[in-house]
Amino acid sequence: MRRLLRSFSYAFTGIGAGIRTQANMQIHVAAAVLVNLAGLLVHLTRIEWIVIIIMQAAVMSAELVNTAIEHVVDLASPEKHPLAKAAKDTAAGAVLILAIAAVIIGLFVFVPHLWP
Ligand SMILES: Nc1ncnc2c1ncn2[C@@H]1O[C@H](COP(=O)(O)OP(=O)(O)OP(=O)(O)O)[C@@H](O)[C@H]1O
Repeated sequence: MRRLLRSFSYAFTGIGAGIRTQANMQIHVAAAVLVNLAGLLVHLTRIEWIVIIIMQAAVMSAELVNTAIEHVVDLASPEKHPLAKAAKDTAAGAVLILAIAAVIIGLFVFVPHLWP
């Protein structure tokens, strides 16, 4: 049980560090707060909340994995290397794909509430 709590605490430390140090993560968190407030205002349905929460979690999780990859690349290759660039750019691309999908899904969910 204590080991489980300790691993939760490490995970929360990672989330906190991601929010404190990564500007993109701060943008994702701010966007999530605004979207959730808007969701309360327009009374999203249960299924709409499920979709919105999945997308928020996916984007923020991808951002944290991207940050982890950046850290590992900086550790393994502090000097410039084409593979280090490829790893960082590929990880950033994964976040971008999810962020674009989140915006499109957000439009599908919110537009009918705003202009029925
Ligand atoms: N070791 C490296 N070798 C070659 N290119 C690199 C290397 N490190 C970073 N780059 C290139 O520079 C870009 C910016 O790198 P940086 O480490 O600042 O990451 P970032 O994507 O800007 O993330 P953050 O600003 O959150 O740290 C990378 O996306 C990559 O294209």
